[in-house]
Amino acid sequence: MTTTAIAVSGLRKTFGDKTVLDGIDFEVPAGTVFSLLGPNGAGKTTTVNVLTTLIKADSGTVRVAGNDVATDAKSVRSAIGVTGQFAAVDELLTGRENLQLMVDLSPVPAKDGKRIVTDLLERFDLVESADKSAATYSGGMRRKLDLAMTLVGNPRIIFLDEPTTGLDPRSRRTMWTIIRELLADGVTIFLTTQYLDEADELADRIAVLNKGKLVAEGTPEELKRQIPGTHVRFRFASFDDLDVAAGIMPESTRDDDALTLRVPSDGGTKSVRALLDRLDEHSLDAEEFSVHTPDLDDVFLALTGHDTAEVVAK
Ligand SMILES: Nc1ncnc2c1ncn2[C@@H]1O[C@H](COP(=O)(O)OP(=O)(O)OP(=O)(O)O)[C@@H](O)[C@H]1O
Repeated sequence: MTTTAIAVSGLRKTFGDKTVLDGIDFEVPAGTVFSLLGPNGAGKTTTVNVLTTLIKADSGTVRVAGNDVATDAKSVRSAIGVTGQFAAVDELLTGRENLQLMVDLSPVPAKDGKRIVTDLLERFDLVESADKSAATYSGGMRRKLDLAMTLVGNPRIIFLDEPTTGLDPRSRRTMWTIIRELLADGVTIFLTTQYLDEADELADRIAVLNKGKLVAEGTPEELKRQIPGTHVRFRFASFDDLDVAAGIMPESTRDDDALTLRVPSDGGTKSVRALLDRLDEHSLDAEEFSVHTPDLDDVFLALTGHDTAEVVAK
């Protein structure tokens, strides 16, 4: 049976006269990863703050783990874990002490505390540095410790606000592995990120926030299908060659300045060969050709590079 971990309906939030969230709706099924994408200042952190009871919405309803954030914030808080952009790690304490502090603050029975701390240090590969002060940790280690601290109370829903911003590629991958392990344990993950590849890699569903509205929502594949598809791009040596090529490929779009031609195609070897044969029949040679598959970057640009109203109207 699928249950809903997070249900948001008509969520609005303004700061002064600035409307940050202008009526957004979405649902997150339990045990899935939902990623909220959006440019800087789009309102991602504001959404996380409302969902995690840190700030109150102006209107709309938000239920997390079946509880209303406005009327039952306490139950919501006991069901969730939050790892923010500004880590909760206390730099003056060691990794072990930071984790123990979380145990002391949580309703976890004291007798289980030591085991939980040891388990988390092992799981996050922090045993060797466990007794060093967190100030000496690298960015990646600090993020891992922050996430480990979040897991002390065994939350079923975890909010990760830009968990890998500023991390090197290797630490990002380690974080992704940890996130996948959490998912395998049945945890629901709400992830905000600026990295489209991260959302592509991890998310079951993605919502794109722009100017206070959700301008798209779907699986990564669904979002990619929304924008012009795969195509082959040819670059020619001269305007004349481009002109002839455009004539024999009427389905193409040309860029006279770049001397390129963009031809819709599934990008498979058969169809690319057929296109090259067509050029060959007219004794035309392309200087260069490449197959281009839309990725989430293209989706993001297409959706947020325009005014929201325009995108929605399409
Ligand atoms: N407490 C506040 N008071 C006034 N304005 C605020 C407050 N919090 C956020 N804002 C404004 O709301 C807008 C959305 O901010 P938010 O932090 O939610 O965006 P974001 O999508 O998380 O951006 P980023 O990717 O930069 O973290 C911004 O214009 C911000 O300046």
